[in-house]
Amino acid sequence: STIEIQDEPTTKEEGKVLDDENLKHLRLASGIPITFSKESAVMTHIDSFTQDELLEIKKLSQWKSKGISSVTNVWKQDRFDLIYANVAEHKWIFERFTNLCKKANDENGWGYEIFERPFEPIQAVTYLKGSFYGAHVDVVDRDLESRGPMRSRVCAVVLLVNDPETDYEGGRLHYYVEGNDGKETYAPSKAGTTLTWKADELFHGVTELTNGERQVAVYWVHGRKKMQSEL
Ligand SMILES: O=C(O)CCC(=O)C(=O)O
Ligand SMILES: [Fe+2]
Repeated sequence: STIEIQDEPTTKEEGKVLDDENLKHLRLASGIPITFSKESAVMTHIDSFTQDELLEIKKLSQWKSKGISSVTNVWKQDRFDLIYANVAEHKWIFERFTNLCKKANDENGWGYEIFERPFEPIQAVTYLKGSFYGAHVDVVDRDLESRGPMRSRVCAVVLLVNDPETDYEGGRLHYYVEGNDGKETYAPSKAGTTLTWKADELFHGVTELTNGERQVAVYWVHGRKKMQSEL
């Protein structure tokens, strides 16, 4: 099924209160019911970047003032996306992210052929107070159709850049795996943690940010599902 993204900006009011009722509504709004993945569909890498590296990433990104687009729809509100295009300058970050995906792919038997070269920029994203991201899967049919069967997003990468302990409240990344009584699982909330997951499978979201600003780097590694005969 295809997720219909509503590009028209909605008013702030529409997604403001993220209580249980509202959350249910948001899930339904995606048009597809939440499904639960195997736990191996996601891998957490704690302390994947040193403090110095995180500072470097923060410095490069100039997160705050340069938000070039506010992407607003029924699942996400007031995320200011800042897109990096300079692959050469930030090569080490791309490489690190790709390696984390390779590790997750190998250790969890995802069975993808991982492409090393970047196909997308890294997104430096700042969530402001009131922002959230309703449950979704990163790959939709439309992406698959436009890119063809030989390549698609296979591994999603999210790095927590600033410190959840001191810089913001709420804004918890969570996902849906089997064996948690049908509830969401919360990712560790620590700067320097990177999460990698199967981009075409794992439902995940971000709870409402109730205070401060949340900075993450988001990236997708592309690849190809191996044929049955190649496994
Ligand atoms: O902000 C996050 O932690 C997750 C972002 C995300 O899921 C996405 O950009 O698709
Ligand atoms: Fe996502």
